[in-house]
Amino acid sequence: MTKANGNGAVPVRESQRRSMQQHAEGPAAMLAIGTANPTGLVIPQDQFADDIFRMTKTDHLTQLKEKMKRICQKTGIEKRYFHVNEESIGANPEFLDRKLPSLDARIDMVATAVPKLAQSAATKAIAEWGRPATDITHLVFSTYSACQAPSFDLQLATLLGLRPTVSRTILSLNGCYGGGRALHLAKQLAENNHGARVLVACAELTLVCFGAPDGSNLIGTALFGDGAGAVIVGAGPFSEGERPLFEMVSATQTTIPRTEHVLGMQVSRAGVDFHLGIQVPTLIGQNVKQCLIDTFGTDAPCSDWNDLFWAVHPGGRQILDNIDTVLKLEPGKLASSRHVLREYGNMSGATIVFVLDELRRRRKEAGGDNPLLPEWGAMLAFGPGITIEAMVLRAPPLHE
Ligand SMILES: CCCCCCCCCCCCCCCCCC(=O)SCCNC(=O)CCNC(=O)[C@H](O)C(C)(C)COP(=O)(O)OP(=O)(O)OC[C@H]1O[C@@H](n2cnc3c(N)ncnc32)[C@H](O)[C@@H]1OP(=O)(O)O
Repeated sequence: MTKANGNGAVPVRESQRRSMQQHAEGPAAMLAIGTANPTGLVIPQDQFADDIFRMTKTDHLTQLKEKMKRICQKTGIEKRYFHVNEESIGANPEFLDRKLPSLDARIDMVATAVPKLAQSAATKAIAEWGRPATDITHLVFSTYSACQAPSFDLQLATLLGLRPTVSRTILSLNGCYGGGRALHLAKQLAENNHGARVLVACAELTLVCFGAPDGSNLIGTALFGDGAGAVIVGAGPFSEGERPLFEMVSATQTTIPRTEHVLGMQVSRAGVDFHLGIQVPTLIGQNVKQCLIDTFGTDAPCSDWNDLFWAVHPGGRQILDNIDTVLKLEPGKLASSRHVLREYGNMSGATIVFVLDELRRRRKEAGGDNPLLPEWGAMLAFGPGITIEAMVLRAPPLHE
């Protein structure tokens, strides 16, 4: 028990003191970013309908193929990267028939491919960070491919040579908000553990969802691609050489009520089934402003959202268009998101890391200290729930 001392003050318990010292100085920040894509197969979007119907032996479904062509033209995507290729599809004919069990074969393939892709992205982030991988204290791994334990987080820790004491968390099936959720969690871990350095890794392979085109999967098949992103997150004090790219000032998670049925994923004997409701872009457009007001609080720049820089998950072209409209954004405000959508498609949870990487590249090109560049920004990611992860960002001037 702790007793009052002579002058009436209550001494702090040793455990309390330790816990108080555990808090970091200032908000967490992203310190380095890395991305990677599989090198096996790159499909230009204007060729995608022909390729996918040929590869899945469904060329006879002419109406469906025409619809796929119409959708592909409207996606704002130019190309996508995939781990699967004609050979691996040919070797696993059960992938093309949802009535046949194929989960085991898919799990076998992602078991090595997902951690390897995450390793490529993480190695780049660690190299940019400049400190040894053994200085990483926490790992948060997000993916929709995890169906095993121990899982990809342990495999990645081993591949990177992290310490056995690294504190691991795996986030599964968070879909497109997985990257936002992992960054939000990393912020809380870094701010509440003095000296913590958190590796966020997101790796997504469509292999677990992939199937022959049918009436229910056309939109997903036209939009999604494979990729991995990694971010090192830490809070002050910063060591020499560490430089905050984006401070993570505040964050919220919002679930749009009664939308559970609109967007979802489910593990089945035939892999991971997914459902993307036609209302998704409208629902996100209707709810995004309130969500931002809640995240910014009294600092919300309600009069003009153009005062901010933007890192928005490009879930689909229509989602970006609706956000542009409701927030009255000037052309170019979502340029980093549209660039990533164009070059890679929707890589689910990993996509937001690509957007952040592109954003910092563009800001650097424009001259990091350019006073015309907004200092404050917003990050948004959406996924099943419908869940919206939002974060207020600050890009510190280079000389700070
Ligand atoms: C080797 C290759 C391997 C490939 C593998 C690929 C595997 C897939 C893997 C999937 C992974 C799934 C992960 C799921 C994760 C959760 C997703 C998220 O969290 S978050 C975010 C998820 N992202 C989204 O939710 C996508 C947001 N949507 C969009 O951005 C746009 O709607 C658009 C770009 C798709 C079309 O542009 P838009 O201006 O709307 O153009 P139009 O109005 O002209 O429509 C064209 C045609 O499309 C129709 N149609 C439209 N929507 C739907 C639908 N949902 N439903 C059905 N149909 C739909 C529409 O009726 C029309 O048909 P028709 O009259 O011609 O017959």
